[in-house]
Amino acid sequence: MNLILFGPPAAGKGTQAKRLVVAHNMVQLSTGDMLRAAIASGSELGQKVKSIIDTGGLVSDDIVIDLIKTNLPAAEAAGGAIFDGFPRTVAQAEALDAMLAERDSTIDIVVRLKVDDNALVERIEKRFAEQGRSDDNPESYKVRLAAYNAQTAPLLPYYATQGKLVEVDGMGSVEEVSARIEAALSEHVS
Ligand SMILES: Nc1ncnc2c1ncn2[C@@H]1O[C@H](COP(=O)(O)OP(=O)(O)O)[C@@H](O)[C@H]1O
Repeated sequence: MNLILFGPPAAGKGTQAKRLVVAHNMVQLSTGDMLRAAIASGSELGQKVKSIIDTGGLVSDDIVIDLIKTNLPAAEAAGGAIFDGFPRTVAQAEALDAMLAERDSTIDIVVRLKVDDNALVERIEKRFAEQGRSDDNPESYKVRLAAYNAQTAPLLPYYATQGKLVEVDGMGSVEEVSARIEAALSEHVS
């Protein structure tokens, strides 16, 4: 099974991805985590993307597509990929479809986590206070939300047309959301 966790920044994708990893023996492919690891390592890639990420912009499609291409085979070999924070643009979604097709594989389900705007702001403020992630400050978050609305939300009709989009209420506790995702998977993925 290959699954996309879809939703605005701070919707809970990373948290739910980690629970799915445990429950289904899948591998989380988070481009955000990969990029942060590159920054932490001080690599050339990390130096290139740091200021873009800190200010809330999107890294170029080529960079994130490459990261996914490198990590996809191991994820599929292990039982499937959970895409978290990727794809974020239509170009990324098309590249993902092409690279899966080349492997005779496909996306099985796109789970959209729906969270109220007010709750998103509360979550991001809490995470900033607790973790101090450099792109969780209010200015960068505004840019990230704008990027989501302008470039990522158009993927909803892209996956709806393919019949793969399932909406899940992302409000409430981690456990409640997790239970809803599991119910959606049982219903929609054979
Ligand atoms: N698929 C992607 N395309 C472009 N930029 C990305 C992508 N994934 C991550 N990034 C960069 O990394 C930042 C953090 O991403 P992520 O950890 O997924 O944050 P969140 O889930 O809170 O939105 C993004 O704001 C963006 O700068």
